[in-house]
Amino acid sequence: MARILIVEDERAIRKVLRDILLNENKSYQIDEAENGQQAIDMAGDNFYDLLLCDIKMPGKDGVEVLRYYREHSPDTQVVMISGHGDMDTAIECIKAGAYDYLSKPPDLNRLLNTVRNALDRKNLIVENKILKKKVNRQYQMVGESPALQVVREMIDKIAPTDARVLITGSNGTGKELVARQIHEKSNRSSGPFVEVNCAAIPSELIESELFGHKKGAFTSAVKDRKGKFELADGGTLFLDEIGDMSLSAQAKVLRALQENKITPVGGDKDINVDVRVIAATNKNLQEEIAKGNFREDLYHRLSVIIIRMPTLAERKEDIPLLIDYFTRKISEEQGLPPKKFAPDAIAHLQGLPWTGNIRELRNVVERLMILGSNPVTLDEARRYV
Ligand SMILES: Nc1ncnc2c1ncn2[C@@H]1O[C@H](COP(=O)(O)OP(=O)(O)OP(=O)(O)O)[C@@H](O)[C@H]1O
Repeated sequence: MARILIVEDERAIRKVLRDILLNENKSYQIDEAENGQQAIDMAGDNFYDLLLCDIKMPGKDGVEVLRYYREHSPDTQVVMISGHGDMDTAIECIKAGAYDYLSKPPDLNRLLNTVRNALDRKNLIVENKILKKKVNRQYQMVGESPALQVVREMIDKIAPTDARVLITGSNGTGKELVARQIHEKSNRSSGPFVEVNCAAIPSELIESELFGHKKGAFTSAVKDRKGKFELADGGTLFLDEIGDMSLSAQAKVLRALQENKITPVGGDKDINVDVRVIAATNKNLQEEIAKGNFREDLYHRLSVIIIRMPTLAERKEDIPLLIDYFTRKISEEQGLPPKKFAPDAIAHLQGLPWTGNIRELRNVVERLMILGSNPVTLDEARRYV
């Protein structure tokens, strides 16, 4: 059910527009305003899906109404209605954020098409927002401990910059989560976030994976393929497990970082890329450098900013919050009944070593939600962990 506001000082035109729209779709909820001030008074926070707004009106005109709605009800689509002589203003209105304009008297087909398209657009915007919220919720970082607070503050400071970041820490401490948050909070957030797990790709394939290849570069290269650097253009490239990358691939990555250019395998032309690189590792790279497994020059290129992820054992005070978060999330995702944990069961879990960190805690919560009673008891927490 779409909500439409017709803003027009001539009663006859309001009636024509209303009749046409209702004839098209009886479920449209249509309100009318006879001047600009009234339209502004009627604006709720994205209450209307669409405004059909006359440009010339006594008192506050359509341009002022448009400005007000852009600022206070930004999802509402505004279609201007222009009479003779205000064509230039109509075009200005498009630049100022109006969806489209219609000339008076409006052509029936054009009016209906414009209304349909504007309403589709409004729906898309809303769907997009919901999706974004869902994604953000998926990558929520839970915890109030001082150790996590330090990480949060770092993220807020570095996200808006293009500085390269190296995230270190044991498995399951949330390194990928941090990389995603940096991307989401950066001005590259509308660009892609591309992840490469350097440990999972065989060393002979990593160059083609990162830089792409040209058809015929090797036996299985049957067509040109873009690499991850190119796919991440305008966004963020997350090189996970960078400590497991072969030395020859490291040399190529170094060049890409130095020159912001890559060459596909089997190609002879460089491609410019605009990519922010975030790397993560659970290895001690200083030790890897000493052993000759990691290039020191690459380390310095990657580690402009270093974020060290605390282990879960270093932030045990977050465990109750994490348990609560995971129970709600798992019950939502898997349709399991929501469960509480008895205080002594939580205290017991807080005392465990958690070598697998947050990933391990999540698994344990899931296991106890399936196997335990409600609330999960101390005995069950002992038995199943
Ligand atoms: N602070 C947190 N709040 C909520 N969930 C978290 C938090 N930290 C990590 N997680 C969750 O724990 C799991 C492991 O996190 P993530 O994959 O980011 O860790 P990682 O350090 O990159 O692990 P690995 O080194 O094994 O790749 C994920 O499901 C992630 O969503």
